[in-house]
Amino acid sequence: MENAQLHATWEEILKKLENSLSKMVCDTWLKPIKPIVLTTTSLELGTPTDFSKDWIEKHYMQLILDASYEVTKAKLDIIITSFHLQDNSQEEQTQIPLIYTTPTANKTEEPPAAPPRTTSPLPITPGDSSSLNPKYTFETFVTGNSNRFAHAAALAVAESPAKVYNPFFMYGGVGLGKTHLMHAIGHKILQNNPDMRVLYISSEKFTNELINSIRDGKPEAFRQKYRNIDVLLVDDIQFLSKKEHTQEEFFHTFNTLHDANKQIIISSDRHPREIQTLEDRLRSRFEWGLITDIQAPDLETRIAILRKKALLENLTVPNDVMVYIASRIDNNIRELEGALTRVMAFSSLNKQIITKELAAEALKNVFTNNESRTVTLELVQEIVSSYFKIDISELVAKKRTRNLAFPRQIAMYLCRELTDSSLPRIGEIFGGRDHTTVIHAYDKISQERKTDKKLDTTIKELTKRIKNI
Ligand SMILES: Nc1ncnc2c1ncn2[C@@H]1O[C@H](COP(=O)(O)OP(=O)(O)OP(=O)(O)O)[C@@H](O)[C@H]1O
Repeated sequence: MENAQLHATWEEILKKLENSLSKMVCDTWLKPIKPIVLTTTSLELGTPTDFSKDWIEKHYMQLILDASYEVTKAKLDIIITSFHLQDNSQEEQTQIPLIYTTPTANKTEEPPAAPPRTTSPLPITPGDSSSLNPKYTFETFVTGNSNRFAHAAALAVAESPAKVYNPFFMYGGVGLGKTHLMHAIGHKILQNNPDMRVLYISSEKFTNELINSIRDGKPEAFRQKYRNIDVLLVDDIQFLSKKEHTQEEFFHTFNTLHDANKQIIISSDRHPREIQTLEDRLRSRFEWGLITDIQAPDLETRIAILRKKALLENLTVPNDVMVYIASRIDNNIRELEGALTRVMAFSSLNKQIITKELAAEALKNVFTNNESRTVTLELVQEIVSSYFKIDISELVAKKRTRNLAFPRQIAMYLCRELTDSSLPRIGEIFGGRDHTTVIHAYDKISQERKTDKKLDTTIKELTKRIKNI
C-alpha cells in the first residue's frame, strides 16, 4: 500500500515531466530513476550511476521540483542518491527498498537502508565505456573561436593517444565544455582502440576512492585499478589542492602511467600555476605536455550550441528565441542549455507556442535572481537592434545609411556606458571597426542627448531594458 503510494506519486511526477521534456531525455535520464522514499517533506530518488545522479541534479532538478510541487502541492526536498553497483557479487543486496514513510508514521517501520556501497576498487575492463556520457562526443561539440584550439588538440590526442600531448591539460571557467571534450576524447579512443582501458573520473571521486581503500585496508586494489589504465581522464583537478595525501597518490599514479606511455588528460578551472597548494612536482609534470584554455563562447557560438541542442533533442525553437537566450547568458553553457530546457518546459506546460515573450516570462526568475548578471556587448546589440527593428547583422554591417548608423552609434554608446569592455573590443564586435569610431559615436550621442529630449528618453528606455529584462 505504502509502496503503491510512493510509486503512484512518482508516476504522476514522471508524467508531468514527460509533458515538458523530450522523449530522448525522459528515456535516458528519468525513466531509469527509482523512487526510494516519500515523506511529507522529501522525496528520495535513486539513479543507476553516479554520473546520472550528477547530470540530473545539474540539469533537471528544478523541473523535478516544479513537477513534484504540482503533484503533491508540497515543497518537497528532492534527494538523489546513486545506487551504482561497483561489485557484482553484491548485486542481490542492492535492491533499493521501496518504503513510504511520514514523520508521524509507525515508529517500528525501519528506515530505508542506504544502498550498499562496496569499497574495493575494481580494475577497468578493456573497452568499457561506462564512465563516459554517450552524449558527450566530438559530433555534438560545437566549435568557435573560444574553443577551437582546445578542440583541435583534444582531437589530436584522441587520434594518437600518448603520442602527441601527454599529459593534456585543459582549463577554463565553469560549464564551458571541458568535461564534454574529455568524454569525447575517451569515446574516440575507444572507437579506434576497442581494447583500451579508459577511465573518466572526477578528482573528488578519485579522492573518495583513495580514502575508502585506505580505510578498508585495500590500498593495493586502488593502485591496481589506477595504474593499469591506458587512458586516465581526471576532471576538476583543482579539488586536489590542499589534499596532500591524494596529491601524493596521484603523483605516483601519474608517474607510473606516464612512464608506461599511457595517456593522461586533466581538466581544471584554472591554470596549474594558479592552483594554490598544488605540489610543485605535480605542477611541473602538468607542464610536460600541452596546457590549453577554453574561453567563454561568443554570441554566434552560443546560438550554434542552442541550435545543435534543439536539433539533437528534436525541438523546434524560433531563431529570435535562440538569440534572446544566447544574448543573456554569456559565460556558462550549462546555464544556456538549462535556459532552453526551461523555456521548452514552460511552453509545454502552458500549452503555448514558443515566442520571445514566452521565453522572457519563462526566464524571468532566472534573470532577476541573478543579480550579478553582467551586461554583455551582445545583449546591448540584441536589445538595440530589436528596439529599432533591424537585424544584428545590419547593426554590425559596413553600411552607413542613417537608419542603420544611428542605432549603431547608440549601441556603441551603450556598450561603452554599460560594460567594462575596451574601446577596441567594442569596435571589434561592430564589424571590426576602429576604436576611434567608437569614441566618435560615444561623444556624438553624449552631446546630442543633452539637447535632444527624444534621444535621451530612448537611451533611458534602452538602458532600462538592458538592465532589467
Ligand atoms: N562547445 C560545445 N558544444 C556543445 N555543447 C557544449 C559545448 N560546450 C559545453 N557544452 C555543454 O555545456 C554543458 C556544460 O559543459 P561541461 O560540463 O563540459 O563544462 P565544464 O567546463 O566541464 O564545467 P565544470 O567546470 O562545471 O565541470 C554540457 O552539457 C556540455 O555538453
